Amino acid sequence: MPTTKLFFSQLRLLHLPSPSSSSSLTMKPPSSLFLSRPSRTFFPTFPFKFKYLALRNAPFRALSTRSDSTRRKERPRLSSPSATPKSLIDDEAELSDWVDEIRTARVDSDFGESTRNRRQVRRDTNSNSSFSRNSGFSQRRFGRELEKEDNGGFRTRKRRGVELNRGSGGKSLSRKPKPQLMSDDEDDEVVVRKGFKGFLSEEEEEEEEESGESEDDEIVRKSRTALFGGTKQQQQPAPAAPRASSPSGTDSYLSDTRFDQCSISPLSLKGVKDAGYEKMTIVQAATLPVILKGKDVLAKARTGTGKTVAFLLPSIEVVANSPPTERDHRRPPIHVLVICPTRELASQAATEAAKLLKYHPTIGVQVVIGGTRLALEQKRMQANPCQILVATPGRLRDHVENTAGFATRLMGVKVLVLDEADHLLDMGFRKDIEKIIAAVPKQRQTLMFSATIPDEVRQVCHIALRRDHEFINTVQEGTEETHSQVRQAHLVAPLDKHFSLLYALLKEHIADDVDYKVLVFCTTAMVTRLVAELLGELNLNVREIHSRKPQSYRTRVSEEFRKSKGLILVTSDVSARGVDYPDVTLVVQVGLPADREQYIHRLGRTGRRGKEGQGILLLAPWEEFFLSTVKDLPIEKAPVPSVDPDTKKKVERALCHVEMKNKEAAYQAWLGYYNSNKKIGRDKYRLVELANEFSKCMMLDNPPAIPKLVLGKMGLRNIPGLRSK
Ligand SMILES: Nc1ncnc2c1ncn2[C@@H]1O[C@H](COP(=O)(O)OP(=O)(O)OP(=O)(O)O)[C@@H](O)[C@H]1O
Repeated sequence: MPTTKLFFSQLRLLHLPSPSSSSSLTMKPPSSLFLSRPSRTFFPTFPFKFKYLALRNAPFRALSTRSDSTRRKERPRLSSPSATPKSLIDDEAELSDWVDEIRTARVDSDFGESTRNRRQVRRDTNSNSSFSRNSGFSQRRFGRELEKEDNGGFRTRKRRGVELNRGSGGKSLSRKPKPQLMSDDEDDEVVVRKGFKGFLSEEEEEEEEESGESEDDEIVRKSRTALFGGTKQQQQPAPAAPRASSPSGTDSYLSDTRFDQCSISPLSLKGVKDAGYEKMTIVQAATLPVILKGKDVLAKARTGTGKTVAFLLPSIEVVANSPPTERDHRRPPIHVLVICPTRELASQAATEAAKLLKYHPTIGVQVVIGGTRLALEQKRMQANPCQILVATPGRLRDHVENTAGFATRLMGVKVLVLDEADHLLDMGFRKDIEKIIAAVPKQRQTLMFSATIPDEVRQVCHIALRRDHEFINTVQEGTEETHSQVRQAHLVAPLDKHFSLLYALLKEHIADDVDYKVLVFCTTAMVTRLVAELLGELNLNVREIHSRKPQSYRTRVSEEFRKSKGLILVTSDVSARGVDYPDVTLVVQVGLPADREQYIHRLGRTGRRGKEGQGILLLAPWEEFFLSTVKDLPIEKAPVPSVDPDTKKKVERALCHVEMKNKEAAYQAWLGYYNSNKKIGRDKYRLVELANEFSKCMMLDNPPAIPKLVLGKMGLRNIPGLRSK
């Protein structure tokens, strides 16, 4: 039996939905929206249960009903081209190379400084912006100072049950907030501000973005500590939640309530209908009535369950119901401001809004994101003013500082939405969010949504939310934060087997599912590039996406993957949160996820809208400690299959063809990433041993040399085993 068959045949990846426990749901629908019993939307026992049971006893080929020719595909197949509306940023995306050119053209070693200078120039041209009057931050430098402090280890968070609490307020944390490993997930604008930019060349700066975590973590922790020192948060009894459609009560994403049963405008209803939505999802049904009442809401719901519509629809209603005001045509007010952590997510939210606005001819939505020309966005906003703006934090700040009249427009904000709220309130984004909050009126409604809301975030949400906000948690107490129809497995294997195992797993999956659509998450952008190149060398149909790619490329690849089947997307954490790729069949996470939340969000790219999916976490033995942070999740331990010698040889040959500069960059990024992990990075000698093991895995005889400056900033000078240049 081939190795990979052995692996899967031994896998007991069965996770059945929990028995129904709807009686324990404690959230109460605010109206009569959830009276009838929901219908089932997926099978309580999954077809793959039988498949994998069968695989244990039968050779794979015997089970396959497809011919070899149908299994192998060279090109992705497009699903219905009309299914995905045109991205709102297509036109700008083509110009984003401009940003990249500026970056790559610079050969001096002061990238960070010149970035700041560039910004400063723009600021200076607009030094009297009303934003500086509002918040006073436009003249300030956003770079962070480097500080040294021990942060402790990874965070572990306990699960939260169903809650709907009124009231907030600060609360001193009983435990120390812990840092995250910083990989490649944020808006590039944020990435640029991390760490030791002023010292590095462009190439080095890329690596620093991935490796300069510890300093940032410390700064973040400090800011957290300052923010957490508040008063105790009030917990109040929780009303009941809407019932899930499935008898299992845990995973169905649809409620029984139709959109036409609630009080939204006929024009919005038409848009909803055209989008193909009839029933509200659980989170939509739970939050819509509360938001329509004008309350602030902090909402938690599993990945892929329609949170975007949940905040967009009531926000559109706010605009639709706003009395026509005396409009300043030069500076029309922005009524709804949606903040998303990544460009892909912002574009996606704007696209969703455009769908819902189809029959609202007088309401417009626009998106402003990094990686595109500011001037072009300025022109577009001037030519076509909108009431709903979706933005990434860094670019929003740029507009506030540099776009005439923009700050005044923000003073019209009635609804502020923080999508992926926990991420936006975490580390890299916190300061920006505070400044954005200072730039919008105090009298507003604020909505915060995420699939994960750690306790730390609950404690600091008062920086955005009113004290009487409602916390709506649709994840039922005692159930997992992940979907039960997504089978999860972890595989702990020596590092030198990882590339071969990854290849074998992918081959297995491709052979098994003719409609395969796979996301492979890697720890950093440069490791992503390496893995993508390797898998390409192995003739797999692969694309890559990470923050070091120009925005035009990112947009193109993202759209392609959205529409395709028969494709593998190797990605950094830019795809970890929110991105809605339909029908992803498998998510592989290679190496340590940044934290528990990131594991959940990455996994959440599959199993969306109640669909089935698989997730595999591939760890080295010394990364196994991560499992303790997710031990409440149904992640099965998979036996390590032996890789057959032919596969091993093939992978080694392919590795020899991977470009040396990509290996060098991956090595440095790898070292930086694990150095920022307090558990692994604590013992520098061991860390270097591991990094050099990784170097060997890439078929390098000697570990690549690293610039002295970078080593210094990583605190790795004079550690035996490292080569410097
Ligand atoms: N009422 C509905 N009925 C059917 N499908 C819906 C409904 N609302 C949203 N969807 C679809 O569900 C999918 C997932 O929605 P969305 O991306 O908003 O999920 P999410 O909860 O924000 O996920 P994540 O936590 O990963 O960000 C989208 O394809 C969206 O079009």
